[in-house]
Amino acid sequence: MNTNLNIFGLTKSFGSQLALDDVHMEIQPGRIAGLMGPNGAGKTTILKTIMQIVKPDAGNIILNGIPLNHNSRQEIAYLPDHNHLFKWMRVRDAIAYYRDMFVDFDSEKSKELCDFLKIDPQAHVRTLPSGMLERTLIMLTFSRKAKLYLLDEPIGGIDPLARQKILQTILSGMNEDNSVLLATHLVNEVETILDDVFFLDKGCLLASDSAENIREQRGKSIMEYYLEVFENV
Ligand SMILES: Nc1ncnc2c1ncn2[C@@H]1O[C@H](COP(=O)(O)OP(=O)(O)OP(=O)(O)O)[C@@H](O)[C@H]1O
Repeated sequence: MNTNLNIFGLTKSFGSQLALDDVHMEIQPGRIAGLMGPNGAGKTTILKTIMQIVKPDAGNIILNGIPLNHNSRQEIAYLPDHNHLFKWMRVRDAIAYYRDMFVDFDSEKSKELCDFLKIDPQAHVRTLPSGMLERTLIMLTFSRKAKLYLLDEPIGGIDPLARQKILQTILSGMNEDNSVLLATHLVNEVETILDDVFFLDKGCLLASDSAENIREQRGKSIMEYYLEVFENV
């Protein structure tokens, strides 16, 4: 079977701090994978390495069968864990900025998502409450027809309604060719949408499995399996 993303032996240190230690991962098309672990586990470093923001010390990343190169970013929609939009922007300016930046940006989709997520394009980015800002960032991300979506804590610190809307947006953006890697430590909140999980701690991959296996073979919820794995660390 084709894979969207293959990661082999990814290793990264920041000075004496080992952030990633020989991490191997594989994500198939059409799947939503959760990258989970406590603060400092290395989740953001993996996403930044895939985005080529961080240069690994060792390892390879293959996207749709091709090693990462300077064109790869055009196939990846990245939602960082902080607001990267300029404060002076209105939402409509952010939409225009994304349309100019990314050839895969679909303006019709952005309109649909603004309606679905109840986003006002006239609103000023600097005045958006956190739930509305997160909705706006997810709207921009999923208005792109990317092959891979990298989401860093897309539901951190927001209300249940916004969270639900964001999870629905992620699900509705899926097709048989793309995949999602979602980094979070909010295991309970995302478990219903996940197809696969990767558990990371102190830069090491502790366990990985499909949600189906965890439920049917192990007889556990993802949260129960997470607690079992991390209790033994
Ligand atoms: N630019 C950097 N300089 C120095 N150390 C860094 C840098 N980026 C990450 N680290 C360190 O690498 C380790 C992994 O950090 P990372 O941000 O990837 O973890 P995380 O799982 O995303 O954590 P969180 O859930 O808190 O965002 C941590 O020990 C962190 O302090």
